[in-house]
Amino acid sequence: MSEKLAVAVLGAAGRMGSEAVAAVEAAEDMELVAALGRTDPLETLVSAGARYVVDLTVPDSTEANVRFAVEHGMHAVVGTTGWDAERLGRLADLLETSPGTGVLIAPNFALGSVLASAFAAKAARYFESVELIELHHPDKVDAPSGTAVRTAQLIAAARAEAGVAPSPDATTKALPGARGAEVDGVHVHSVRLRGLVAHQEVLLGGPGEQLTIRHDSFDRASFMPGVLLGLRQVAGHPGLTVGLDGYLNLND
Ligand SMILES: NC(=O)C1=CN([C@@H]2O[C@H](COP(=O)(O)OP(=O)(O)OC[C@H]3O[C@@H](n4cnc5c(N)ncnc54)[C@H](OP(=O)(O)O)[C@@H]3O)[C@@H](O)[C@H]2O)C=CC1
Ligand SMILES: O=C(O)C1=N[C@H](C(=O)O)C[C@H](O)C1
Repeated sequence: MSEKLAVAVLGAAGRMGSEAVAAVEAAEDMELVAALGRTDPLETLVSAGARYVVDLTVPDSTEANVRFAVEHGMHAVVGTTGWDAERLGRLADLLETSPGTGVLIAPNFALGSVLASAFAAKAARYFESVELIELHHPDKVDAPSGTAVRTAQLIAAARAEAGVAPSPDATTKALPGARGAEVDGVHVHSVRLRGLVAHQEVLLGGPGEQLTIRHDSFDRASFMPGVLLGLRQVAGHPGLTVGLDGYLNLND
């Protein structure tokens, strides 16, 4: 077998990080060389010989973590949320100074979720109305979810390309928040409920009909095949890739 991928996990004690540690340890083609928490110095990545970094931390720390990885020539697979256009722009600029280094920013690693977002974007051009509901565990710090933001962006881009009018909405009187957040003109509603993991529904409405595209992650095991796929492919995709769909051939 060729040399194993030397992988470090950031956020290793977290809900996702601890799963990723176990998944990397179980992968025959990978070696876990470091598992870092919030108080561990990033320099440990260098002394441990990490070549690949998985970031599953918090929106406040992910940009600095990825910057450190890229500046040290390490490929990064990032599941942490909070990567808005400004942050992505800065990262793309940084990657130009490090040709050959790859970064994957994946709002969702679950293959079913990636497919559901792609299906929703495909369907969105054919329906008058579209709204999103994302449902998560109550320990999640951000709303809307990164997946919902990404799905709404894909839907909005598909509708703009097809020249579809904005979803009709006659609301003139509403309590604050009643219509959810708006992402690129798409309404997104966030539910936080004990017992949930990660779930999303895209509701598409036309005269006399509704199409619902729903995905459920019942367990964080659902994210691990995508994390491993990202690690195996990131070096072959230098520069910045947003969305695991960038590594899949969804048009086949
Ligand atoms: N892309 C995907 O498929 C998925 C993405 N996510 C995203 O991943 C992120 C993590 O989620 P989750 O595991 O549920 O969150 P957790 O809060 O369980 O885990 C985050 C971990 O990161 C640690 N941490 C905080 N700052 C740093 C730092 N600077 N360096 C290293 N570790 C740090 C925290 O430590 P401490 O507790 O000590 O502060 C904690 O252990 C979120 O942004 C979430 O939205 C989640 C699921 C799937
Ligand atoms: O915090 C979570 O749990 C999740 N975060 C990601 C997101 O914000 O989309 C991915 C998944 O939804 C789980």
